[in-house]
Amino acid sequence: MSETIDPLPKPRWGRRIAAGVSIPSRLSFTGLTHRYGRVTAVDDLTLSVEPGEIVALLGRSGCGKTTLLRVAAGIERQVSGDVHLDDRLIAGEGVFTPPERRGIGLVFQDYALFPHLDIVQNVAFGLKSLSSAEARRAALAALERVGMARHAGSYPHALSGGEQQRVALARAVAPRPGVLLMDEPFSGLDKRLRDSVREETLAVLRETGATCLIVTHDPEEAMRMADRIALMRSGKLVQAGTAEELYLRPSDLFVGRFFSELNEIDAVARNGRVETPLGTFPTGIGDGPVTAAIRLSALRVVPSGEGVIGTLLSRRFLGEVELLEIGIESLDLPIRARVPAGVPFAPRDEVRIITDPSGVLVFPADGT
Ligand SMILES: Nc1ncnc2c1ncn2[C@@H]1O[C@H](COP(=O)(O)OP(=O)(O)OP(=O)(O)O)[C@@H](O)[C@H]1O
Repeated sequence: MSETIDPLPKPRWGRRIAAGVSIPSRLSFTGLTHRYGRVTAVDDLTLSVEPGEIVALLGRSGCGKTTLLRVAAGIERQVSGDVHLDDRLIAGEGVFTPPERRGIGLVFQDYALFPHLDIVQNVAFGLKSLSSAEARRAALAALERVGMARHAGSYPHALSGGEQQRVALARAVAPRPGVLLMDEPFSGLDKRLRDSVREETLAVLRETGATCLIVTHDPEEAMRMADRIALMRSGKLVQAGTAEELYLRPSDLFVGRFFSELNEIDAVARNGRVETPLGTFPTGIGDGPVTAAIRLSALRVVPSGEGVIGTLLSRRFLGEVELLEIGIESLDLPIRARVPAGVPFAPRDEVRIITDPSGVLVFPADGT
C-alpha cells in the first residue's frame, strides 16, 4: 500500500496563492548623515542592500535605524550623502525624488492603516496607476495571500494587532515595490503570535522577491529573517554581514555582546596569547590590555578531574539548559556558564571548569 505525501505544508494564511512578484532594486546609502538639530541620528553611513536581499537593520533604541528608513522612504531629507535605487540617485545634492515616485513600500511599527477606509480600500490605496476595478482585484489578491480576504469589508479598528499587521503587509506588497522597508513590524505582537506572523511574512517576502530592509532591535529576529545583518551604534554602521559572520567574528566587543552572553575578563596580551584565570588563549591581535570575552556556552563544568577549580554559587533551571554561577578565587565576579540541564551539583560544591578556546573572543580593551 502506498502512502500519500502532501507535497506542500499547509499554509496557515489563506489558500496557496503566490504574492505578486516585484522587480527588486538595489538600495544604497553612501556617506549618509542626518541630524535633528544637534543630534546626529545617522553618521556617515554607507550600506548597500542588494536586489532581492533581506537585510535587518539592528541596534539599540535611538541608534538611528528609523531615521535611515525614513530617509530611504523620502519622509526625511538627509543633511548629506546619497541614496540610490539601482543607479538612480533618489536623494542627494540637489536631487530629491518624492516618496510616491520612489517605488518603495513601507510597513510602519503601528501599521498606520487609514481608520476611515475599509480593509480592501486600505490595500487598494497605493494602486493609483490601476483602474479602480483592477486596484480592487489586486488588493483582494494581496489580502488573499495573507489570509485576510474575508475581512475585506471590515474596518481597521475591528481587527487584532496580528490581523492589522497582515493588512499592512498586503498594502505594502500590493503595488509590487522594488524595495520594501519595515520598521519593527512585529514589535506590537505578543511573543507566540510574533513567531508565526514573522514566518509567514518571510514567506511572502521571499515570494515577492522584493529587496527588504527590516528594522529590529532583536538579534534573534534579525538572525531568523535576514540574509545579512547591519548593526548600528550611535548613528554609525558597526558591522554588516551574515548572522554567522557577526556571531563568529564580531568586529568588536559591542558586536560580540549583541549576539551572545559573555564573561568578560580584563587581561594583558603578550606574544599573541592572553593568560586568564580560565586558561591561556590565542589573541590574534597585538600586545597590550585586552578583554577576553568567553561565551557562556564555551564552558564545560565537571565534578572532578582536569580544569580550573571553582565553587558553584547558584544554578537556575531554564528548560533545556541551566545557568550556573561559579566563583573562582582569582576573579572578583562570578563566571557564568550555560550547560545542558541536569548537572549533578549543588551550591557550594567544588567543580572544575574547562573552556573551549573556540568560544573565546579577544578584543583590545578600548572601553566599548
Ligand atoms: N523628529 C525628531 N526630532 C529630534 N530628534 C529626533 C527625531 N527623531 C529621532 N530623533 C533622535 O535621533 C536619534 C535616532 O532616532 P531613531 O528613531 O532614528 O532611532 P532608532 O534606532 O530607530 O530608535 P528606536 O528603536 O527607539 O525607534 C535619537 O537620539 C532620537 O532621539
